[in-house]
Amino acid sequence: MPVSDSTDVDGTGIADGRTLGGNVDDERLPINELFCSLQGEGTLAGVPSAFVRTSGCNLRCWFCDSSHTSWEPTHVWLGLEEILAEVESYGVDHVVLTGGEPLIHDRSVDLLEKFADRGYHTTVETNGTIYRDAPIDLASISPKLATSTPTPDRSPTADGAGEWESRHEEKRIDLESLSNLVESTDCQLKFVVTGDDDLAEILELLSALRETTDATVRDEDVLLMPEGATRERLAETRTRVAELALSHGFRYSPRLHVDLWNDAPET
Ligand SMILES: C[S@@+](CC[C@H](N)C(=O)[O-])C[C@H]1O[C@@H](n2cnc3c(N)ncnc32)[C@H](O)[C@@H]1O
Ligand SMILES: Nc1nc2[nH]cc(C(=O)O)c2c(=O)[nH]1
Ligand code: SF4
Ligand SMILES: [Mg+2]
Repeated sequence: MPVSDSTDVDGTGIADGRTLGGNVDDERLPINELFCSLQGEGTLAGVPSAFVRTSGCNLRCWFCDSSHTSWEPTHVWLGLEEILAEVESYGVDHVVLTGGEPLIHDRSVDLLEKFADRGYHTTVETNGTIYRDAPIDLASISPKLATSTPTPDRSPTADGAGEWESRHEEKRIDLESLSNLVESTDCQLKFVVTGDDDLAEILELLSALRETTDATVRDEDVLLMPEGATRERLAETRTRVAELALSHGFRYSPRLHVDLWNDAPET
C-alpha cells in the first residue's frame, strides 16, 4: 500500500501530528509505507513480515536509506484500525514497526498494544535514543556512531547538513534510553559499519552500556551490518564488515532486501 502525501513539517519531520485537518484526539500515525516483505536484517532475517514505516525522525544520518522519513519526510495520517486491517490482510504473524524513528510517536505504543492483543510478534527498529514502555518482542536497536553524523560534504541534501550536524551529534547516543531498552525485552544491537574505525566506538559503547545496566548484553546480540542502500554499495562494504564481525566475535547482519530488490520502495 503506497502512501506519498506530503505535509508541512519541521524538526523531527512532523509538526504536531495532526496537521491534515484532523482532530488532535484522533488515533492516527504518520505512515510513509505499509508493505509485506521478508525481514532483511538482524536475527530474524528471512521471516515474512508486515512492515509499518512511520514518518519523522529525531536524527539525520547522512546515509539514511529511508530519507523519505527523515531528510524529506512524506506520509499520510492513518488510523490505528486502518493500519491493523492492512497488516491483517498480509496473513503473516510478524510485524516490524520502523521509520523514521517510530518511538518519537506516542501512538506507536497504542499500535504495539493492538498488535500484542492480536498475538503478533513485534519487532521495533529504533535508533535507541527514546524509551517507551510498550509490548515489544524484539527491540532491534541501531545506535548511531560518530560516522553517521552529517557534515557539509556528507549530506543527502544539496544545501548541506545545516543545524543537523550538531543536533544529530548531540542526540545520537542516550545511555539511559539504551539501558532501559535492553532491560525491557529481548534485544539486538545492530551497528551500521562504514569502516574499521567504527569498531573502537562500538567497543567503547558496549562497555559503557554494560556498566550502566543490570541486563546482560551478550556479544551474540551485537550485529555488525554493512552500510549500503544499494547492491553496488553493499558489494563494496560487506566483506570487510563480515571479517570485522568474525574477528571480534560479533554477529553479521545481512541486508537481504537489498540483495533481492536493491533499493526499490516497499521492499
Ligand atoms: C531506516 S532505519 C529506521 C529505524 C531507526 N530510525 C534506526 O535507525 O534504527 C532502519 C534500519 O536501517 C539501517 N540503515 C539505514 N540506512 C542504512 C544504510 N545506508 N546502510 C545500512 N543500514 C542502514 C538503520 O541503522 C536501521 O537499522
Ligand atoms: N525487507 C526489509 N527488512 C527490513 N528490516 C528493517 C528495515 C527497516 O527499514 O527498518 C527493513 C526494510 O526496509 N525492508
Ligand atoms: S535514525 Fe534511522 S531513520 Fe533516522 S536518519 Fe538515521 S537511519 Fe534514518
Ligand atoms: Mg529499510
